Amino acid sequence: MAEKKLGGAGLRGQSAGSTALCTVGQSGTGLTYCGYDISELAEHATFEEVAYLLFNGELPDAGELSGYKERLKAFRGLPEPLKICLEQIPADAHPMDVLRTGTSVLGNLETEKNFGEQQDVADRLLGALPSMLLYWYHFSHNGERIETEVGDDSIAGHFLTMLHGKEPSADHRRCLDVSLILYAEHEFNASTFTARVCASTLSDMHSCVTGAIGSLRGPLHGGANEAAMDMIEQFSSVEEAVEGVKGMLARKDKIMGFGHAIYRESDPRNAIIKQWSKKLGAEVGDRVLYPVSEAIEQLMWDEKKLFCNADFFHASAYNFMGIPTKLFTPIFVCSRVSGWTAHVMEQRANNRIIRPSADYVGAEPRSWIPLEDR
Ligand SMILES: CC(=O)SCCNC(=O)CCNC(=O)[C@H](O)C(C)(C)COP(=O)(O)OP(=O)(O)OC[C@H]1O[C@@H](n2cnc3c(N)ncnc32)[C@H](O)[C@@H]1OP(=O)(O)O
Ligand SMILES: O=C([O-])CC(=O)C(=O)O
Repeated sequence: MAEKKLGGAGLRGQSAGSTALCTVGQSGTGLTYCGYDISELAEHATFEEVAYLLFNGELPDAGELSGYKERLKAFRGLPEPLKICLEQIPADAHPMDVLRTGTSVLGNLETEKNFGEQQDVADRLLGALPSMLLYWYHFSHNGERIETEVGDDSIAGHFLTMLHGKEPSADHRRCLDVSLILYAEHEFNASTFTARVCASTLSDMHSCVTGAIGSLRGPLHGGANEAAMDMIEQFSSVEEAVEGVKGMLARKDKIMGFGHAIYRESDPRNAIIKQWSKKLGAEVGDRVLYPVSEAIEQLMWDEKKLFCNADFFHASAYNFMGIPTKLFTPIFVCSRVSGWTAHVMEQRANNRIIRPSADYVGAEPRSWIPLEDR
């Protein structure tokens, strides 16, 4: 019997195709969308502008942007049969599973009949995913059937208005808008690659996005923002956090929200969301979450030379906006659906079925053994 060495090196360092959408870590730390640096986008753009950029390769002018925002706004309503399905899902379901199911149901009700409809499907998902999530959330938790066609013309404002039942503060709206920009796109990460593999079979857009949601759900990928929150909130002081994380490292536990498959020195999204976390923490008079998070960041660097990825300071920033931890990774979906669908369109535009090979490490060729002789 050959020695079994299953699994693999995670395709690290191998190019699996080309993209015009994004560069990650090309000079060690950088991140660009269609040539624009993430720090400039996070400072000046809105999420809708970034989504438009990903779909069109160019920033919109003022007229194009207001037209695009109106278009997305028109996609916030949910069809009755989808609401009925969402009402069947219990409160203790994971909201990522709700979005996976909701996307799939929408694929039955509003099937993509041909690839000429792909932009409509992408925009419909951008408009409807926050509605699905919060319709289910309020119905399952309070029995309330919320109105989903509410809020200003931004996805960030729409989300926070549905969540809290009132217009958000300017800072909260902008922080979530920046967060959606940071999460929008990241080259051939696991969930986007899932979407592209599915697209390469010429499958429909809803199937590609449903698969991508399943892939993002895991704690080694998008699920890390809520896993980081679960860890951080165990500690009530910096001293407790330092002791606790040292213990976790001694037990060789993974510390969620740290490390990255591509970046080697830092994740450029971290400094941006960290600043927002600090600002929102100060506004609510926080004396624990932010200092504890910063202490863990320092400790991880001192002990392991591991840096925070995009997810770590998202945890405290979202918490300061009153967002329940279970909704953290679903917000990532509401943003990354822009990158996923842009990648599906790019894959379709120059497609060849994605089908790598495996190194066989199983048994040598052998003869069939009849059942009675085994
Ligand atoms: C938006 C996003 O998806 S960002 C990623 C979110 N995921 C997380 O935060 C989960 C925690 N992090 C991890 O599990 C990993 O860092 C990943 C999955 C992101 C990247 O995995 P890899 O590419 O395999 O990491 P890498 O090769 O850099 O690991 C190097 C070493 O550091 C260790 N390491 C990496 N991250 C961590 C961590 N967060 N905590 C503890 N040790 C870690 C690895 O175990 C490995 O140790 P080894 O050589 O003894 O096996
Ligand atoms: O690129 C990756 O592997 C994970 C990541 O940071 C992302 O998808 O945003």
